[in-house]
Order: sequence, then structure tokens, then C-alpha cells
Amino acid sequence: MTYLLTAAQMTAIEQAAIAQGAVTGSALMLRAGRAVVDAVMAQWPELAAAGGQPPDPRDISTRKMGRRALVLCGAGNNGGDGYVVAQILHAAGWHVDVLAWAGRGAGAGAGIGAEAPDARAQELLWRAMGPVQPLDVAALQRSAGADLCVDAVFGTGLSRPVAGELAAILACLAEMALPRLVAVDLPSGLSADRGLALGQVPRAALTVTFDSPKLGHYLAEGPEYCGCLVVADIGLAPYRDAVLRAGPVPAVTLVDALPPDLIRACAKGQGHKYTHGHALVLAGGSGQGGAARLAARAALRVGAGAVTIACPPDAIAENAAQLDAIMLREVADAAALRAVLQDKRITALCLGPGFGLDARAAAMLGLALAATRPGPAQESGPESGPESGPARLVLDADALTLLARDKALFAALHGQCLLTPHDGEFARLFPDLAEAGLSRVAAVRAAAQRAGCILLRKGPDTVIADPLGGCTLHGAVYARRAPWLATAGAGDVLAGIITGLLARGFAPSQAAVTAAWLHAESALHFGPGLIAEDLPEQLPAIFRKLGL
Ligand SMILES: NC(=O)C1=CN([C@@H]2O[C@H](COP(=O)(O)OP(=O)(O)OC[C@H]3O[C@@H](n4cnc5c(N)ncnc54)[C@H](O)[C@@H]3O)[C@@H](O)[C@H]2O)[C@@H](O)CC1
Ligand SMILES: [K+]
Repeated sequence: MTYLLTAAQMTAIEQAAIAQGAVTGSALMLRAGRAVVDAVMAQWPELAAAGGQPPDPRDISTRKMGRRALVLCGAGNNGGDGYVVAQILHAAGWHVDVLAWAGRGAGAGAGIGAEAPDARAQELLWRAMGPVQPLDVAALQRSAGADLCVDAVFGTGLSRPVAGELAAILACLAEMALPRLVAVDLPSGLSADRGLALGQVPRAALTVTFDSPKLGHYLAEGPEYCGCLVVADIGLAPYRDAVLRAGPVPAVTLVDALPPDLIRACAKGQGHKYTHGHALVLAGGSGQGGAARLAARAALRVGAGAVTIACPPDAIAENAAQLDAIMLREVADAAALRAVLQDKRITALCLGPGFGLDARAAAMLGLALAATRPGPAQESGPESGPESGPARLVLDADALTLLARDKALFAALHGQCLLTPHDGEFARLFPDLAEAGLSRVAAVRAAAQRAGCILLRKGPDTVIADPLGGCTLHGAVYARRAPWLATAGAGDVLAGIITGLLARGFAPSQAAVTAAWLHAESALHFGPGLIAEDLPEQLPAIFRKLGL
């Protein structure tokens, strides 16, 4: 399992290892610096051929002989990692220029840049090999042309927006657009917890982080600035789980691969069609049926035993002309829906795609919420499977707008529901949380708690949270970058996949995680030119690839 850590969690893990006498901060810094150099050489093997004897960095005549590195060090431990990198490259025969931000000691004349003790120790070791020049815009501009630039100005310790001369330095570095810029831990200026640029952030070609990725590598703008992301093991794994278990909220996990238990759950056992659940997708009026049909097709492809579209009388002809395996039923209003839901074989509902926003739609949403509310004896909670409880309810698109408009409808949400807002819908539903300056993770957690059900906030950084704080992130970024997913109807397909999995008996959190992964996987499998109709059609091949 991959965790996405906050800066505080990372520090706590490091402190736990140090407190147990397993390692020193200095040793961790050496491992971190070594990991950066190893990742650089793996990324750009041509640089590994530099070799040769360590040159005298004070001797300008040696500069043209080998590879040149420019190392930019901040005053904290991120800078300390930079000094370690400088030493290793120097020992490997590189000419290394070190520019250091002097922190509080700036202008003091002593020329000592680092404030953190371990970083300062590494700075002094470097000083036995070469000089440290003050980091300023002019020095940075003079140093253009190095084979490699190491950004070790800020890592997880960045605590506020970058201002003043440092902001100018980072802006200058960003403008230089160096082709081989490696960020130590994080591109400087990127917030570790939120993935937001706290100033102008230099875009790295490679970011090397330690132990586990941080939230900022996956959230918001983070991936844009990190380039390739390498996560280096620095020996902290044995301390990680205990620290995270002791935390006030569960750590966020990354869904980069579908976990084995969910792959197994995707397999179909023996049985007749209703053994695998019956999904009911509620559609809107004539001419509005496309979104519901996309959702229904996805629910069927993901393995629901039966899928029915329920639509008003005026949309029957349109839907009938377009459906074969998917069944069709006329449902004029809330009373008709009540009658349909007497059928206990219906195990999941999808309500929202193309549904409409009129009084009929609101009444049907109210009915669906009431009809799926578990009685006290059936209260199963969002983590459990369906057993014989009431149907699960996926609320998407228009249903979310209706919920945002009507407090009574929102108050009727319960643990059988699953909400799938995109950013705009999220802001309509939870305006205070969207504007509170919270991280995406904190906002979705708070929203799930308020709604009392699982909430999946869609995007390249899809965050799924349950009311108890459990949280997973699916990033359609890095190797799973899927820009073609930004296409009309893709969200309807996601709602349909979730509905199909719920109909099959997946617990809501499992359905959300599995669907987010299958959805992106479908886009990756199809590739360029993808439109929403293509997404469900990729599922058979993906299931085969998973060994089902
Ligand atoms: N936590 C760990 O387990 C490890 C951490 N290591 C390194 O240590 C780093 C964290 O070190 P630190 O906590 O010292 O933090 P940083 O080195 O990231 O930054 C801290 C320094 O930046 C200053 N600062 C913060 N925000 C600023 C702003 N907006 N403008 C100007 N100055 C600002 C602080 O006053 C402090 O001097 C990691 O990113 C990583 O590179 C590694 O050495 C290995 C292990
Ligand atoms: K950095």
C-alpha cells in the first residue's frame, strides 16, 4: 500500500526512527542525497559517464573538463540534502557550484548558509571540497549552462508563501527552464500538503522524494511541477505504519494499482443474472437520455447482472431505439418509482446523469433517498457490503445540483448514498468548504462527514473519503496521466461503473476506489481519441488483463 504523507507525518516517521536509535538525522540525509544522485544517473545515464578525478572547484581551468552541476541549497535540511549531493558529485569528478541561501545568517559575513544542525554539518563537509556562493538572481543567471541543476532550496519545511528576494530567485529559476532540473523532495515553492504553488515554482524534470510520496506530489498543481517522480527508500518503512496508525485521522492511501482483494471481487462467481445485482438508472425526459444510457452501459459492462433504465413516458421511444441488453421501464413520477422500488432485486440506483432539475426530478430524488434509507436494524454504514439491506444510491450531476438547492433533500442523505461531484458541483454543495482554503483532501473529508456518506470528488486528483476520515486518492497523473478523460460524458460513465459495482455487492468505498481505477485504466487502454462511449468498451480487455 502506498501512503500519501503530509509533511507532519513524514517528520513524525523520521523522529520515531531517530528516537528508537535506529538511525540519525545525519544518516538519513546521507541516504537522501545518495538517492537523489542515483535517481539522476538512472534518469540521465549519459551523465553517469562523467567520471574522472575530483577537480579543484576553485580552479576555473578545470571547469570544461567534466560535467558541471549547480546545486542550490536552502537553510534547512532540504539544503542539507543538497550539500550531500554536491559532495557525491564532486567525488565522482564533477565540477560543482554551490549557491546557498543564507537564511537568517544572510549578510552576516560568516558565509554559513544552513541553519539546521545536520544541514550545517553537511555544509561544512562540502566547504572542505569547494566554496559556497550566496544564492541570488545574478549568481543564478551566471551559472546557466550546467549539465545538472539541483533544487534543494525548500522541501517539506516550506511553511508560508515565498516572498522577497527568494521569490525572485525561484522566479528566475523557473524562467531559466533548465532541462535537467532535479528537485530534492519537492520543487521549491510547492506545498507538501496541498500541491499548491506558493509563489513561482521552478518546474523539475525529475523529483526525488523519500520514503513515500507526499500529498503535494499528487494534489492540484503538484504533478505539473514535479516532472518524473521517484520515491526513494531511505530505510524508514519499519517505523511508518505504527506512526500512521497513531495519527488522529487515517493516512491517505494512493490507488496506483488495483489491490488484489478488489481484483478478486471483480471476478464473477456462478449464479443467475440477479445473483449479480440489478442496477436501476433513472433517466430524464425526451432528448436527455444520452447520459443515463452511458451510465447504464457502464453498469452492465462492469458486471451488474441486469440494468434497467427508468424514464418518463415521453422518453420511452428515444431510449427504446437505442437499447438492447439494457431493459427499459416507464416511470412517470415519484409514485411510480415507489412502486418500482418494491422489487427487492434492485440493488443499486443511479440518479443524476441527464435527470433534470424540475419538481418531478426533486420529488423522485426525495423518494429515492427515503426508499433506500436503511431502518435501524439494517443500518450498515458505508464500509459494509449490501447483504440484504436496501439498495445503494449513486448521486451524480443533476442530483447534486438538486441537493445543493434544497436543504431538506441534503438532510435526507444517508450511509447508503455515494456522491460523485466534480469541482463545480462540490463548490455548489459545500461552498464553505470549497472556499475555506482547505486542501482538497481536508475539504472532501469534511464534506463526507457532513453528508454522512462516501464522497468521490472527481478530477485528475480524484479524492474519495468516508465520513470517518478514511481517504484514498486516485491520481490520473504521472504514469497514469489520462488527459483524454476530460471528455463529455466521462463522468456519467464513472457513475455507471460505481452503480454496477454497488449492484454487484461492492461496499461503497470499494466501489468508488475500483471504479476510479477502472475508469482511468479504460482511458489509458483506449488512448488518444477517446470519447465517453469508448470507456465501457475497454472493460472486457482490462478484466482479461487482470486475469479474470
Ligand atoms: N523528514 C525526513 O525524514 C527527512 C528529511 N530530509 C530533508 O529535510 C527536508 C525538510 O527539512 P526542513 O524541515 O528543515 O525544511 P526545509 O529544508 O524544507 O525548509 C526549512 C527552512 O525554510 C525556511 N522557510 C520555510 N518557508 C519559508 C518561506 N516561505 N520563505 C523563506 N524561508 C522559509 C525555514 O525557516 C527553514 O529555514 C525534506 O524536504 C528533505 O529534503 C532528508 O534529509 C531525509 C529525511
Ligand atoms: K527542493
